[in-house]
Amino acid sequence: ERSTSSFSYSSYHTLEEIYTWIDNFVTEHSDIVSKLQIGHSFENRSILVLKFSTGGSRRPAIWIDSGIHSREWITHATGIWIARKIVSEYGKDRVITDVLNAMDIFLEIVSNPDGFAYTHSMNRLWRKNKSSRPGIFCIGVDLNRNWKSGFGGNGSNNNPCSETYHGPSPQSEPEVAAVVDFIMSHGNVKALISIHSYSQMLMYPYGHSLEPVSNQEELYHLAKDAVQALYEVHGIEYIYGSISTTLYVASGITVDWAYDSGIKYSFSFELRDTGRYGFLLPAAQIIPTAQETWMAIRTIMVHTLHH
Ligand SMILES: O=C(NO)N[C@H](Cc1ccccc1)C(=O)O
Ligand SMILES: [Zn+2]
Repeated sequence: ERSTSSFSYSSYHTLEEIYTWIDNFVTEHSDIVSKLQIGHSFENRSILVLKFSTGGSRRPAIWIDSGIHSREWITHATGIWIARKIVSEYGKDRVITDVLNAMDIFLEIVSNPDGFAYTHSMNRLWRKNKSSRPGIFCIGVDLNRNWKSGFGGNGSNNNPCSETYHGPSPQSEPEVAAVVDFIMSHGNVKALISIHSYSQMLMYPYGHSLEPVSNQEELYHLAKDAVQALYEVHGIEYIYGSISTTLYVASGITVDWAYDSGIKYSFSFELRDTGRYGFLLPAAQIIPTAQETWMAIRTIMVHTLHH
């Protein structure tokens, strides 16, 4: 009796339940999945990454993270569902089998564990991490503003009480530093997908400036194809484009750092919905959201494999 078979993929879970699921999932799929600890959060929780690999050493890789903003619970739930989908599709779906026979996939489901625990205990709508510093009486840094590329620019705030506080310096936050260190030491990450909610958008760099990235045409058409694949599942419509032109200017964000670090296929998702429920998306929408998001991610993966 697989203990993950008692896990409800159509429910939201606590940090402890997710970390227990991770251990059981790795045990049950040890032929293809392993658990890495890439660091510790400010409050000293483990930062965990699932590695999906069918062999080789330091193969080209795809990085996926969810939960960098702790209130966006649909993103952790989607990450968990995607983990199970990857292992169930390997050997069945030609695309995923080809991807995993040539590349590794890294999946960081809870990228902000302190904030996530806090959304369960004290404040459901908490966004930032939980770092504190002497003499500063507001808590937390926006982990989507703490990256080096464009750090401190427009669309980030140097007020510690702001929801988009960028922190004292780039990668000042352990949750960001751990990912930077991991990806830089790996040195062969070809695509990065950072999952947020909500607004139903698929975006690519830059956020910190209006200038188009060098492969803008390619990213535009890939986003178009990914959004079409998503739409065909449940008829959900996404908009797509560069962050600064589609949404607003935002500086120090994950995908800008990834792109400037050489990861030419960097995307940020904003999952369901468009505001009716927002961050409080009903659990009944977890699986439909994950199913459609998977088809978009699969499109990005296969493009990365072939380019
Ligand atoms: O917070 C969210 N969504 O949860 N997104 C907005 C916009 C965004 C999304 C993706 C990348 C950069 C910027 C943010 O201010 O961070
Ligand atoms: Zn977010």
